[in-house]
Amino acid sequence: MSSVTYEKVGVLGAGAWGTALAAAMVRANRETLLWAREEEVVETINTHHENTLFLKGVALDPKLKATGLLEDLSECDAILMVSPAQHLRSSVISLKPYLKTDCPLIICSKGIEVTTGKLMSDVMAEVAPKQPFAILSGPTFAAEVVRGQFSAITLACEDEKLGNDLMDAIGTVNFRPYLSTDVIGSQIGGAVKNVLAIATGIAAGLDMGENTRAAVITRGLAEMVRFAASYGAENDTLMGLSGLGDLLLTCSSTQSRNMSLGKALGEGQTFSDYMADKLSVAEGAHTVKILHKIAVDRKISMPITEAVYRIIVDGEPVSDVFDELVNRPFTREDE
Ligand SMILES: NC(=O)C1=CN([C@@H]2O[C@H](COP(=O)(O)OP(=O)(O)OC[C@H]3O[C@@H](n4cnc5c(N)ncnc54)[C@H](O)[C@@H]3O)[C@@H](O)[C@H]2O)C=CC1
Ligand SMILES: O=C(CO)COP(=O)(O)O
Repeated sequence: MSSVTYEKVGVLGAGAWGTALAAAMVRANRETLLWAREEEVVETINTHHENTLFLKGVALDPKLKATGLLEDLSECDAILMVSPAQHLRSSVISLKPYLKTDCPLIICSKGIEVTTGKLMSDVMAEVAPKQPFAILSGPTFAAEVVRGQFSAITLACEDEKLGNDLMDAIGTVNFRPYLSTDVIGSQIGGAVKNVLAIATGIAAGLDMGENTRAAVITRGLAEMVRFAASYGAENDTLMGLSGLGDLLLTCSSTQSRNMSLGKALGEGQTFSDYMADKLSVAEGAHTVKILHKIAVDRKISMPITEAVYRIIVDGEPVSDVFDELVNRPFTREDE
């Protein structure tokens, strides 16, 4: 069977990640068009080859073009969807009238829809049930991908032939996709790790040390695995790039917006003060609202997630919540 080439690629959403992915698509020799919500972003990319709002100071390839018109994406052979998770639904609905029926959407948002508890694949099934789609997720800070530094990433697609064609279209030596068919598992890692990165950041802000960070990552991984199992996800997926890989990255660096948010909370700032002047999204602060609820409904033990929920949603003092977290009764490691 001949493979499809996907020459023209669109990217919807020109935050840090959408911009970095668009740069990666240009490097993969795709004819790339980046759709931005903000006029300033369209303008500065097209005239100065820089995204001054979301990736300031990084020179973009002049071949990368931006637009503010969704209809300009109508000729695309594949489109990467890079809006924040809470806006994926409205983005797909707005784009739908301009989509070719066989144009695959590659979902790059990491999170769970707060109002419905749905994964991004469930949102797709509801709003564009006939559109082919894949999930792209893994340990990839935008600032490194945009500079062309080596990164590996999971591309998950139920249709293996489509997944292979998409890998060939978007992959390069320094942007290396690995194929998976576990669409569910590959979304859960990316959504849950953002909440755990907030927890790791809080521990760092409280000056709890490196042993604590390793403990939060490892016990957090146990929460992620239990949560994923309740969706029938494959354990190997959680041990791969989109699970453990992204958890390690995001919990290891203040390049992470989620970890930075946690660190600020640990150092005593309030959530609203910290977020007040931020344009960028800290997905974990949204996801935690619904993640905790689903965990309670499904009776899944997720104490670190619960701690983040109590701090961000209930506004409880960080030190009280973390004291309680570490003072729980001793238990088995496999529980
Ligand atoms: N930045 C990164 O390194 C990575 C980000 N991601 C994921 O990509 C997704 C997008 O994140 P970033 O590009 O980093 O965003 P960002 O934080 O850099 O920028 C915010 C984005 O939100 C958009 N936005 C704001 N209000 C909106 C609305 N009402 N409707 C639709 N869009 C709206 C802005 O246009 C902008 O694209 C998130 O789910 C994130 O978890 C995934 C991998 C890496
Ligand atoms: O998802 C990411 C890296 O893989 C980016 O993490 P933050 O959203 O916390 O910056």
